[in-house]
Amino acid sequence: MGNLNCKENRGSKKRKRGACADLFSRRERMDEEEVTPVADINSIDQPMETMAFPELVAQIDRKFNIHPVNTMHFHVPHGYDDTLLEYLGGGSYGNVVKSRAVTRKDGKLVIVAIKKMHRPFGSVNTARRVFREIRLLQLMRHDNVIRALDLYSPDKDFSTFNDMYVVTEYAGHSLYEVLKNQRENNVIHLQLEHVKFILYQLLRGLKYIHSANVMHRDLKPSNLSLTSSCDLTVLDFGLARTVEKVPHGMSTYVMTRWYRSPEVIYWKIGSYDKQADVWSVGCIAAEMMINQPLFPGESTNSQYDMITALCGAPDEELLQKIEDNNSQTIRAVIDKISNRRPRQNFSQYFRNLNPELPDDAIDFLDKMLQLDPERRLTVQQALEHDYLSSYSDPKDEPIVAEPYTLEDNVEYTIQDWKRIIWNEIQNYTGDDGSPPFI
Ligand SMILES: Nc1ncnc2c1ncn2[C@@H]1O[C@H](COP(=O)(O)OP(=O)(O)OP(=O)(O)O)[C@@H](O)[C@H]1O
Repeated sequence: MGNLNCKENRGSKKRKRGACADLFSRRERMDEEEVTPVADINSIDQPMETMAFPELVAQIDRKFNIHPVNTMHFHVPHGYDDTLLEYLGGGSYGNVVKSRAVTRKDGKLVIVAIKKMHRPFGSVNTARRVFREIRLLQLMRHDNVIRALDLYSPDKDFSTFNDMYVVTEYAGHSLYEVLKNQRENNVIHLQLEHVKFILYQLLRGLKYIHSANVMHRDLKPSNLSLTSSCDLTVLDFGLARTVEKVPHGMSTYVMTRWYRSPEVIYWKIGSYDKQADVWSVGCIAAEMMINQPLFPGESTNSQYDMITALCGAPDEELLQKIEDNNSQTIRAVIDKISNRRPRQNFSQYFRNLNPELPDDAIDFLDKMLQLDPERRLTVQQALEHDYLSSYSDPKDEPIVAEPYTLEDNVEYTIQDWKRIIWNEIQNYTGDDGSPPFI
């Protein structure tokens, strides 16, 4: 691994950069890190203590520049540098551009991702999802978890309220892009040491998320971002409780099914929801280790077929739990379609695909990819596994002081949610890391 020392990086957003610097090409790194002085914040190179921002205004009094981006209009608040907007992508719930701003406390230049929510009040489910996202983005405070830097609407009163934006720190390239680039160009950006460091950070972030009583439920490579120094941020957390519709024409790759646990897709088992996230981490781990998706099912049936081909059919103990939590009929169906397949030898299977994999990595996969959520490693056990021992440090794996209660399962109407979200935006004042409201 040469002088690669991912451990140097662990644990702080002020981590040393460049320890894993060969993760992306020089051109890509420049894209992420090199910033030219900002046009409309013209004293950017002065220490910020000497810069006097105008007094901060209330949300309602903020002003915006409007920019055409693709076929949309993006409102960028005054106080941001909007000279170089770059479209990052769009999903089912929003479109995101990259921009720049300075923090109000120390004038540090930050690269930000501005997300314009797509039809935030199109349905009760979407409005609830938006509420969850903006609440969680304000609550979460962890190096490996994305957080809100700003929240705004250009609409001036509730009666015209329709558009809203969420700003987060730009967190780098998505793991999806990195893996796609590896496969398409036949290059390896992620060495096994990078993979280990990525998994450690993912589990470290997940430990925090789970401690807040939040389940991510949509962990997949496109929801994980990596900087060139290999710092990982979990994006889009806690959003997958609603049923997701995948728009027509979207690539099957981004469909979440590939990372979904068997108990989420096929059977429910008690209150082991958090374990579904562990399954997703297992799938992501395997994908990085073998440089191809582990269970790329094109339908629910083929997904199950792939899972049981590797992990075997549920044994008697699991079948009994399935029956207890569901019904005898479900048990019979599961038993029939699982075809009593044996679990494969993980060493043989994975070494065939990557002969370099060490024993502890394979044992890690074996324990993460257990069909029975109660026999799967918990996040804490995963962090303690030998495979991650070079990074694990329980004193530096923080959890929340108190679990969150979101009160998001109340039966509100769209109009109710709209009012709640409007108030949430009007009451949002930002913090030291936010750009100034001017
Ligand atoms: N803070 C960020 N830093 C870097 N990239 C980001 C950030 N936030 C979003 N992106 C990127 O912007 C694109 C679209 O964002 P996002 O996935 O949040 O939209 P979405 O509608 O919620 O997507 P999905 O349909 O997967 O839920 C993605 O490529 C994502 O990686």
